[in-house]
Amino acid sequence: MAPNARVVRAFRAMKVLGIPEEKVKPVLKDLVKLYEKNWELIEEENYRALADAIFEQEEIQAAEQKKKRENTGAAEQKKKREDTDQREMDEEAQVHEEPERPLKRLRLRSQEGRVSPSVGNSSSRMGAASLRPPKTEESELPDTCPEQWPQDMPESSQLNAENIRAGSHLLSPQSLVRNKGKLPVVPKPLSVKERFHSSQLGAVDTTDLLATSRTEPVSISPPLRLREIGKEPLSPQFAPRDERISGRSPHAVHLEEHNVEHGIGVFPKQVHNSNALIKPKDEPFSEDIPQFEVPIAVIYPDPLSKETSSTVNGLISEPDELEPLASQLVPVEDRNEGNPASSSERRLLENTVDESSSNLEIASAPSGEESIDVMPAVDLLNQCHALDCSRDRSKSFGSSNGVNDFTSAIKTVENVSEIDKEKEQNGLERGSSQSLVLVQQRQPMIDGIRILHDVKDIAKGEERVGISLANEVNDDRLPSFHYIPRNVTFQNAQVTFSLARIGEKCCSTCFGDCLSSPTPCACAHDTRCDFAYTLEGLLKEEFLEECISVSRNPPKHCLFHCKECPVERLKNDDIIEPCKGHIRRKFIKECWWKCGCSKQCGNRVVQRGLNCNLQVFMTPEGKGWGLRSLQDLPQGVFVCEYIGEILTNAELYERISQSPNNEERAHPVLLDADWSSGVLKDEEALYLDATYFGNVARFINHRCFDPNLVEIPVEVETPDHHYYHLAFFTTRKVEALEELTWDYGIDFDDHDHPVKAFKCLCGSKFCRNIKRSGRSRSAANGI
Ligand SMILES: C[S@@+](CC[C@H](N)C(=O)[O-])C[C@H]1O[C@@H](n2cnc3c(N)ncnc32)[C@H](O)[C@@H]1O
Repeated sequence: MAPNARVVRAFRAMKVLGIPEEKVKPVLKDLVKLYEKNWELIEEENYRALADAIFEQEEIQAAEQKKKRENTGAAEQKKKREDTDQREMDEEAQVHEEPERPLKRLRLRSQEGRVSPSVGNSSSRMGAASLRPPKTEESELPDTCPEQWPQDMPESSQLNAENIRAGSHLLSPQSLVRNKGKLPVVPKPLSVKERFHSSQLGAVDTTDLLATSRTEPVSISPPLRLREIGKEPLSPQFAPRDERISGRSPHAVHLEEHNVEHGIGVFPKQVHNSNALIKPKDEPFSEDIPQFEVPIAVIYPDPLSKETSSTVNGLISEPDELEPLASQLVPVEDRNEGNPASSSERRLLENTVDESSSNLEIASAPSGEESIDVMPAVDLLNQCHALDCSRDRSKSFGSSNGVNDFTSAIKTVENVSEIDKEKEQNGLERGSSQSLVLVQQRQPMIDGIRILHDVKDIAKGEERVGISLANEVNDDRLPSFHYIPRNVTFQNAQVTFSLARIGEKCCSTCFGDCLSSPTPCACAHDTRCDFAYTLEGLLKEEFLEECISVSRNPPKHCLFHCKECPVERLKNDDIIEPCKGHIRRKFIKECWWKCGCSKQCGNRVVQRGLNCNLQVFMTPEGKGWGLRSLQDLPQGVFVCEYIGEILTNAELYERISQSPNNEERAHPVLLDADWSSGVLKDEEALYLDATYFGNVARFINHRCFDPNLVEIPVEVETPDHHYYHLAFFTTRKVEALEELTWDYGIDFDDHDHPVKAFKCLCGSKFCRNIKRSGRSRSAANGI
């Protein structure tokens, strides 16, 4: 009988670590049994569970031998015992002298955040909660070195560097189970949501430390947490808002009472071991190791420009249905005898309020709602300015080494009244000029996880620049969602990056900064052998115009029609409707780790992440939250990427069909920019959904005509065009405080579409949601 390929791969992976087959075999057998043949769990993270189990087995055996020796020792001479001790000490010393041993390295890593499964032994040890290293550590990390990559790892077994980088973002099922309590291990692949929940539950970042230092830890019973995770449905669902607010478990009430009693609102997570924040000295699995399983923007921001996380992280996980508190900016009433302050009367109260009070403190009260901490009443722009004070502005826009630096092209808002005047003169809409205070409000939750958003930075330090929040219109709160800076697969999406596949198109011969090279590298092939970016890091005008034109007027360009459209395939089981067509878009291919160029290469823009001063604000027209820039932006600048969960077509449909009708959704984006490569399997027809996990782009509203942003597909890791990054660039110069918008490409007349269209309030002259004669609609489409 031919050997099982998975077994062979496991042997091979262990061989790389120097573990012979004989040792692997019995442990693997046990593990397969223990995991009920769930190979994914065994293969996860380069067979980490297996390696850990082997190592543990070794330890158990060694301990048993030692015990035997000790038992016989009673009958032996004292001298003999001394000899044994000496020998043991020597052995131990020898082990410590071998920091390079692969197994030891794995072991250290597992000690940091996980404990191996106990194979053939019920005494599994508890590990420290997986911890996120403090941001300061992160900023000290060296650049990625392609030479250090594992070259021959099987796809399914590659190490997930993001796990390691974040220290906790994606916990393995083993670690989750182990970290949450001494419960029987019931291996079950974690959904993205579970993983994130678990990471939030188990993660301890600087915020946690702050929280623990000022509050009494509330221990949350592990079984409860595990039970919740176990019963979580495949597709995350929201309860309707009202239900979410009123539906509270007795446990929640208990916890809340506990906190009220203790005067706290911050729920420290697991009892954690602060030692775990210290990285083992010889820890080789640093942030530099590429991650392959989760499609993230892989080049982290320049260490120099990386910010430390905000004083109080706005995201707090809570396993119970406690009513959370959200921090938001709401209009100050009665500050001016009941009247909102006019722009001329705007008062800047920074001087009158102690600076320290701007640190968000969270508390709860029996009423569940309480004004906690008053932030200096600030003008929005001043708030932005204050936000920026601690940051080096010169590092915003462009890389820290000066490459792509177009700071000079941007007029940063410094003077509020100047901007106000300007806007008034231009007749441009601007937010009301009320003074603002920061209060705590009730906030809905996602499946028992409460999420607080820090008004000073809703990205909770995950981006290079903070993203503030302002509401000058009403007292609505920000929807509950997890801020993530990079895409993450929900479950079945096929987005694994194998080095072999990437190798074909990557340019290993390029060097330094590809943009300054006389001959464009292979990455420029997608853009007709000319890079899409200028030396200043902006999009070249010609390329930008083409992209705008494709977006605005698809019929003029080639629409691609699938033979069997995955989107239509799901709509109806019996008859598959013909494909409605997909816009074949222009792609940008950025250089990446596998290229020969440097991290500072100018053909790496989107992967460096967000760099503009953005603010989420409440739109006055009734569109809900929106996004605006707090500074003038030039044409062709990268603003942000659309980040969310990567779902297959089927997963999205299932999610939508199971979600309540009144649920507020972020607009899901279909990654169909190049479906011309043949019939797509469902795992290749992908969507980005930012409803539960997303970044700032989830707040960008739709505009039917002449939006100031255009979405452009950007390939970073894979060349296959099934999965790509969706990046927003400015279509023209954007003024500070102007709302950022893009055209969702909605067909307002498609009533079969699973995502129901909203009533458009874009206000554009050519709004597609307004019934008009065929002639004027053609005019709107530019036909
Ligand atoms: C991606 S979200 C944008 C952020 C959203 N406004 C919010 O408050 O979270 C998409 C949703 O925003 C609203 N929206 C976006 N553009 C709109 C427009 N032009 N008119 C009315 N509502 C709009 C719709 O409810 C839509 O489903």
